[in-house]
Amino acid sequence: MKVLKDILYKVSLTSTIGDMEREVSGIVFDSRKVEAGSAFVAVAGTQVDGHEFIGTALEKGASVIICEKLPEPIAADVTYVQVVNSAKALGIAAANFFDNPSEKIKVVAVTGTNGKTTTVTLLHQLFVSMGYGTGLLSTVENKINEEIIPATHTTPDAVSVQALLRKMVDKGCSHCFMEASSHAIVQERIAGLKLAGAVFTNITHDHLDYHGTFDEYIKAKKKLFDELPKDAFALVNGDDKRGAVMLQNCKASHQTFALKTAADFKGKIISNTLEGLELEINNKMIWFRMIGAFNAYNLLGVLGAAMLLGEEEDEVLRMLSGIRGAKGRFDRIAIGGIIAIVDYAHTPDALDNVLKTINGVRNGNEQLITVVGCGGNRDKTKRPVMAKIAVNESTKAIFTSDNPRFEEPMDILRDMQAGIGPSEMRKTLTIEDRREAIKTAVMLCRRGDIILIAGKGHEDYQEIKGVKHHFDDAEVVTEILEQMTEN
Ligand SMILES: CC(=O)N[C@H]1[C@@H](OP(=O)(O)OP(=O)(O)OC[C@H]2O[C@@H](n3ccc(=O)[nH]c3=O)[C@H](O)[C@@H]2O)O[C@H](CO)[C@@H](O)[C@@H]1O[C@H](C)C(=O)N[C@@H](C)C(=O)N[C@H](CCC(=O)O)C(=O)O
Ligand SMILES: Nc1ncnc2c1ncn2[C@@H]1O[C@H](COP(=O)(O)OP(=O)(O)OP(=O)(O)O)[C@@H](O)[C@H]1O
Ligand SMILES: N[C@H](CCC[C@H](N)C(=O)O)C(=O)O
Ligand SMILES: [Mg+2]
Repeated sequence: MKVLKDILYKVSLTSTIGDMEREVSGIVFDSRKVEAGSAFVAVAGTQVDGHEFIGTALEKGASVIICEKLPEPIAADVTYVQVVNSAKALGIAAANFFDNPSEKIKVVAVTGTNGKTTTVTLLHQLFVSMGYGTGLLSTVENKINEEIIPATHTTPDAVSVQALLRKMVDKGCSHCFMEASSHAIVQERIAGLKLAGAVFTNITHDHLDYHGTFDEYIKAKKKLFDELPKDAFALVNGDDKRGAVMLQNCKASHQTFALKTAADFKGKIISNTLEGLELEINNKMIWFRMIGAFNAYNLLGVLGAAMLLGEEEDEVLRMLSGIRGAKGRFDRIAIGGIIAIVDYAHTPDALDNVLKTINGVRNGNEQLITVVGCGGNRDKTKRPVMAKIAVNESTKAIFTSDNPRFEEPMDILRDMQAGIGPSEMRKTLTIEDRREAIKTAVMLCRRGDIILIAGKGHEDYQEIKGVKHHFDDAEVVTEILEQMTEN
């Protein structure tokens, strides 16, 4: 239980009605989860406005309503707190409710279109192996040291973020590495968080369905850097032209990592093969198990963040060279002379990078067959672009379903096909059923060929009309390859 006025510390209030000294049993932003004594925060969303559920929240026993617009009539024996921004108030109040855990643990947030999960996972593994109690908030999973707490979002909601950080502090963690998605930044899921640093990986085409324009998407990422405190670090990819944009008007210490331009943390690729990467960093040659130039960037971001947190370069490089990447990121499955690569590339840039990485290391005689789809109820403009990239960079591209969600799979596939000219159509196949598409790719293979299965990486489900059916690309391709090799 917490006293209401204490949990509102630093929240911008417009007006209050009722007892501010009353005790609150919890902070809730979903009326369906209200319990007796809860403070219900009404947040306007993309589907509905939480203000519509104030009545339901009261029926379920809420004793405090935090909102932007006061309802009429006002109920007796309820405290109403009118705030400037409910979403922000939710984050700050949740932080206060859980005794501001981010003041007791060094939290580093990573943002960017691609590479967030990889970066935070590497940082988590690195700090655990260096002996620190370390937390992780990521797309794949949340973790407190090695304990796994399933993730539902890339960045959890504001209350869960604070509750998870509280658990990390209570379990002795000194560091937490978290992804900050652009949705989370705009929706204030990280309001109230004191960051030790932020990392910007890159920005390319994605999520225009949500942000509307690329400029708005850039602004969303920049907000993370605009709000950093003076004593934090702001580490950005200096080779991405938006890196400098992130640093404009940023109070935190400005830091860069790069392969091409001068930077605080600079690296050079010496060799790049399907086995790993050799990088030159500060006149030292280091071997890493990660593959592709894009991972060189991720590794430099990790090195920079670790050093800015006070770690020694040599120790960090020694530890990093032994670490594998995150699940579903360039996972290699080699059976019967065929190499299947399962990768979470679900944006044009990621797909292009992964395919170019594979093309950079194959000798040209082998075929590269790409199985790819695009998610339903997500940015439609990336569909033709991803299809075109798959065709340009592969011997054959098989278009299939990703997570169709509430869209008709064939509509999504038609959007993809629209990106392909008539003369390139012969390089493509469209097979709606993902298992069949993977099976066809395997059947088209000869020894030495490579199959890229893109888009779903670690996901172990396929979401169709609100139902998640078990589906795991790695499991499916392994099963099919094993069957084929037996026959
Ligand atoms: C588009 C989006 O980001 N939506 C998120 C948002 O929901 P919303 O704004 O649509 O909420 P809404 O349904 O309109 O409801 C508005 C308010 O009314 C409340 N409500 C609603 C119904 C009710 O009966 N009672 C009630 O109180 C809701 O709790 C909410 O507070 O806020 C919710 C609570 O935090 C999130 O769960 C939800 O994520 C949805 C499920 C989602 O799919 N989000 C994806 C797009 C997302 O966030 N992805 C990013 C990663 C993207 C990337 O970089 O790849 C992520 O961080 O995971
Ligand atoms: N630094 C990078 N630059 C470009 N592409 C990358 C980079 N790192 C990883 N990728 C590609 O993007 C895919 C997704 O990587 P990762 O999961 O690390 O990104 P993310 O930013 O967490 O994505 P999400 O927004 O979905 O959480 C990888 O499977 C790989 O294909
Ligand atoms: N965090 C991303 C994941 C996309 C993964 C892809 N498999 C899809 O379903 O589109 C999103 O919600 O847009
Ligand atoms: Mg991620």
